[in-house]
Amino acid sequence: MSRFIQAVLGASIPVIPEVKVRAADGVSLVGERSPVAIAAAYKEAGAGCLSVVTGRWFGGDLRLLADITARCDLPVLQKDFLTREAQLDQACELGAAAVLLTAALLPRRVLATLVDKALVLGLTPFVEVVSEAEIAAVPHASDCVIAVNNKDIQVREQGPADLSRSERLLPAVQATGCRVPVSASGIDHPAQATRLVRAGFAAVLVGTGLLRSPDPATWLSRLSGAPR
Ligand SMILES: O=P(O)(O)OC[C@@H](O)[C@@H](O)c1c[nH]c2ccccc12
Repeated sequence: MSRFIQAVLGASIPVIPEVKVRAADGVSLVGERSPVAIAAAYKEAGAGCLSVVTGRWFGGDLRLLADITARCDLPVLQKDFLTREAQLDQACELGAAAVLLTAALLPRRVLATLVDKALVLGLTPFVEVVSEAEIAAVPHASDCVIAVNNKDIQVREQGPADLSRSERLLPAVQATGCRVPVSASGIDHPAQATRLVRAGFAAVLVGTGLLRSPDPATWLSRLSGAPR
């Protein structure tokens, strides 16, 4: 089992917290805080791994990834719209443990090539999906994280989240043999996260909800008892 999958399944809290500099609408999510300090606080609160957004829409870049992997020893998922094999080599060099592959952006053959390449490099493919057809196109599903995105990337994540999409698609994700179904985006309250974990998700990926919370450690602790 990969280091990233082990970290998700073994963490004391079923949350992958995300460091994202700003929301898709341009509003800062980190304010005066240092992203490295935010990552350290998530570790302290029990996170087993992290997501780091390097996409420019969200104020990120590769330096942010390098800074966090150099100063925090949790396995890190690089979130960006990766489309080329060279970007996976770069993710590896910068210390990522997993890479986002967005099914909606990648023709089936390209997705298969990138999943293969990631696995060869020892990176865990974190494949984001929004439909049953996309789930069916994920190769080597048992070695991947499959994440249902509750928002739509076509509108740059600016539309409302539909958490019922996660619940509706979970059986199809489980049927692939994937051991790590994740629900991502638009999870703003611990009660929503608990509900998704109770429904059968191995973890939820939370960016904005935690970054905007005045007390992220308490947000996370309200979930630590959620049975998986
Ligand atoms: O901030 P939220 O609503 O909790 O969402 C986190 C994450 O899912 C979102 O940032 C995201 C989903 N897909 C992406 C692709 C690239 C960058 C970022 C993302």
